[in-house]
Formats: sequence, C-alpha cells, structure tokens
Amino acid sequence: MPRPARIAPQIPAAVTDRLSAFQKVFFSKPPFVSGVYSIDKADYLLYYGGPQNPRCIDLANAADADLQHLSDACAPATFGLNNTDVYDEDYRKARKMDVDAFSCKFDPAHSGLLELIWPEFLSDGGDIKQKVVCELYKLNVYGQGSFFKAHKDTPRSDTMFGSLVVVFPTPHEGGALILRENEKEWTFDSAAEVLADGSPKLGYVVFFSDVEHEVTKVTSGYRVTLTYNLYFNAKSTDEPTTLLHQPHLPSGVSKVGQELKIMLQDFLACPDFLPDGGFLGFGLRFLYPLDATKPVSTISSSLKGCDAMLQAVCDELGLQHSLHAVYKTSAGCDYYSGDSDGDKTVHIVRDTFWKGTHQQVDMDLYHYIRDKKSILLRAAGTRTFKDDYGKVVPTKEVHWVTKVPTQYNVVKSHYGASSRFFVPPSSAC
Ligand SMILES: O=C(O)CCC(=O)C(=O)O
Ligand SMILES: [Fe+2]
Repeated sequence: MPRPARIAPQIPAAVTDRLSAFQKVFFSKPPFVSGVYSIDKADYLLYYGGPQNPRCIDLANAADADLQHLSDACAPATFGLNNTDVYDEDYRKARKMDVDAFSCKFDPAHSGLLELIWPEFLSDGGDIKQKVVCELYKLNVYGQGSFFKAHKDTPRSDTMFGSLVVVFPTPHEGGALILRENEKEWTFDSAAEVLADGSPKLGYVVFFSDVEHEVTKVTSGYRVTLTYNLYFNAKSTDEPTTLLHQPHLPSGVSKVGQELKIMLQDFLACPDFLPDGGFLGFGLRFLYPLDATKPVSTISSSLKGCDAMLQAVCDELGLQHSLHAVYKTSAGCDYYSGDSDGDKTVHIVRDTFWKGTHQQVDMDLYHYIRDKKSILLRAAGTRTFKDDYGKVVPTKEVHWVTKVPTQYNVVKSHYGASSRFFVPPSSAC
C-alpha cells in the first residue's frame, strides 16, 4: 500500500520570513578572524640549532640563504589522521620544527594580538566567559612547491576548539590559506600583506577546528609560520603556556547578537508563531568534541562564536535553554494505526546520546531511542499523530530556527557532538 502523501506544515509567511531572516544573520559571520599586526622588531627573532650549532634568524629581514638554513634544520611535516601522525607528500609538503627545538621572541599574549582577536573571534565583540590557553604547537617552513591540502585540524583534546597561525614577513608568493564552511569559501593571502608599504608585519588567522582549510602552493620564497592550538579553560597535556587576558568589554551581547535578540523578541511577539506553544530548535553551527558517555550539556560553557552568542541572547531574554542530542526518526507506519496523517517524523530530544546502534535495532527505533526524559517534537504547523498501537504520540511543536545539520554521524565523527540547543516558549507563545 503506498504511503500517504506528506502533508505540508501550514506555516504563515510572517513566520517563514522571520525564520529565514534570522538564519541569514546567524550565519553572516565568517568562522575565522584574520589580518596583519605590527610587533616589536625584536619579536621577529627566532633562535634554533641548540647549544652545538646556535643560530638566530631575523624573520623580518631574512636572506634566502638563512631561510634555506632554517628549512634544512626542520624535518618533513606530518599531519594528524585517525589519531596518528602521517607523512604523505601528496597531501602535505612542508617542513616543521618542534617546540623544544626553537625559541621565538614573539608571544601572542604579550604582543597584545590575542586581546585584539579574541573578542571578535569568540563572541563577536560580546562578553567572553571562557579562559583560553594558547599553546605553541609547531614552526613550519613552506618553501617553493610546498602546500597543505584541504583538511580539518585534529582536536588534540576535547577542550581544543581552534588554531591560530601567524605568518612571518619573509618574502614569498603563493601559500594562501583557503577556509571553507558549508558552501562558503574565504581566502587569506598574507604573502603581499605582510610586506606591504615597506614595513614588515605579522599575518595572523584564527579559526575553529571544524573549519576546512588548505594552504595553496608556495610558488617562490619561504612562508614561515608558527601554529598554536587553542583550548578552553584547561588543556590536554602540559601546563598552560599562555593565558589570555580577558578583555574589558561592556557586558552584553555583540552587534550581531543584538540583532538576533531583537529578532527573537519579534518572533515571540508574533501571534502566528507557535499559537499553541512549543519549542524553538537551533542546530549548532559548529562541531564540538564531546565524550559521548557524558550529558550533552557539558559543552555548554565551551560553545563557540555565534553558538555562544545565541546562548547569551537567550540568557538576556530570560529564555530557558539547554543542549541536547537530537534523533530524527518516524513514530510509526500509518497503515497499522489507521492514522492517515502521513508524515510521522519525530525529533527525539535527549540529554545524553543513545547508546544503541541502528544495526542492533532494525525496526521501531523510535521506541528504543526515547527515554523517560525525552521530549518528542513534531514540525510546527503539523497535526499530532498516532503510533503503530493507535496511541497518540505526545509531541510538541518545534520551529527549527537554524537547521539541524544532517551530515554528521554522532557515532563515527571524532567530534561526537551533533547536539542541539532548545528554547522553550516564552509566555507569548
Ligand atoms: O599554515 C597555515 O596557514 C595552516 C597550517 C595548517 O593548516 C596546519 O598546520 O594544520
Ligand atoms: Fe590545519
């Protein structure tokens, strides 16, 4: 028997227009911050070679022969794949030096660089709730023909959330950093900028770990970089190397946050919006490494960028909110229950991840995934429906304000978290 046709939700244009406007603003900010920065001349000095063969190179005034020496002192660069370091010149051709083999006068915290980039990067100018550790990771030299193909950085602990790369003003061409998120792409081509107007500057780019990026081929000269891992609060292995100063900002959410706040207020005041009450659902924009045995709420203090901003907006509006794992499934087949509503899609909202697997339970996933605390959601504007036993499924309506990403598998991805963020209705709904 053919399945009854899906009945489209009845959503008034006043609501759909508001939803798409909200999404546009939510995704408007790029997932990185970049630019050039002036530092003290002495901060360009890099020492390496150890006591047997000590060397110092001025990376603001380096001759090709000195850069060649630095490159020769490095080893071939590897990259992280499935928790191991892999060397593959088809994927990454570059040289690297580990942190115990060199010392650089430049320090991102003391130079003031972190204070400059931090508010814009993490909270779009709003309040910053987290302390961050910025750990020097590697020195890299990209000589002629070097590149690093598209990849996402491997999180080195579940508190690592991003990377900082600084590019020294050594003459080179090519070696642009391309960043991608969803369908969008940005290029940070520091080669010209670090040597523009005759005064050497440091190029910098800071991005979230889940942003795909690649380094294009260096066509001449040497591109010398330092990379840093960024951790929330605590870090994985050693003592923190650098603690970010909390910038002194007026409290409250950012400019984009203010815009979202006004939009949310407008939603809640709209009479067409969830007239019988319900939930607002937000698919998080970024990925988060999470121990799948822990409640999803453990990442609430580590939200990034506009995810953190949304949380702040809800706090300011006095809206209750929480983080959840969400499973999309069907609550039954129509011909068993005799219910002709057709679509029985239900989002099962849990505080923790479901521990079973699809293979173990072929049928009736709906009954296995839900637990006593689960909330069951149906699309706003649709009617309630019955399960296979003829019982009405106790669903509440949800408007997915930002879409639920579908491309991540919570079991397979090492990021683990495909969590969602919910705002129960205010009294206006
Ligand atoms: O050098 C850069 O701009 C990025 C390097 C990079 O992607 C990495 O080290 O993982
Ligand atoms: Fe990378």
